[in-house]
Amino acid sequence: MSQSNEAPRVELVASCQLPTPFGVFDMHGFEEEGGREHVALTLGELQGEAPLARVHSECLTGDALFSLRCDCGFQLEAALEAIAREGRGVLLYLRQEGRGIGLLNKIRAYKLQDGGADTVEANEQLGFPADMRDFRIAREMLALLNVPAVRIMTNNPRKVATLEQAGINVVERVPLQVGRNEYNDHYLNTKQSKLGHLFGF
Ligand SMILES: Nc1nc2c(ncn2[C@@H]2O[C@H](COP(=O)(O)OP(=O)(O)OP(=O)(O)O)[C@@H](O)[C@H]2O)c(=O)[nH]1
Repeated sequence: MSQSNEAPRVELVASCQLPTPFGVFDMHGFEEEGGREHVALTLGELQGEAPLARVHSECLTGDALFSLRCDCGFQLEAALEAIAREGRGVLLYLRQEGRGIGLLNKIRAYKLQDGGADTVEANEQLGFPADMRDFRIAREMLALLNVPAVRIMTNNPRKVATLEQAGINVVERVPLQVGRNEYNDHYLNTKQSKLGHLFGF
């Protein structure tokens, strides 16, 4: 996961309500210097005891198009359900598609995976590192939302370390193990063996 030297500048531009099947969230729109747009969904009181949080990287295929190649859409749904169950929490939806390589390169990577490469090899064959995401934007967004500490829903301990390096106070990692199926089994196994994810399912 990449971290360049300067923290990206981000502005909270507008907020509104977002009714969902899980509950009525507040949606906050952010603009990063350079024009990239991100959103956060929040529910309930976010100060005091650290709330549940999900720092979710964009996956158009999984989040919106029902792809079974990954676990992203299932995690997004489970994260919102968990936040709604607790009555408080925050979801940051970061526009770093394809672990930062972008949608079209992710489609190229999927084509290579159709030919036998795993998710890491495919990125490398395209000339990218396995994971190009930069999570410092998450710190800026949490600061603008006045969220001082979080319980992060993820199966990726390296992501926790990267968020902590970025200055986020992570008081707990909460596993988010959902959505294994016949199409993403190999992908999840590669995440476990090469990217350090922890799965108990
Ligand atoms: N390059 C690439 N990106 C992928 C692939 N499958 C999913 N993604 C992207 O991976 C990102 C999600 O990363 P994950 O590794 O699933 O999750 P994580 O954030 O590291 O860990 P969790 O918090 O446990 O989900 C999203 O940006 C997806 O678009 C793939 O095969 N190749």
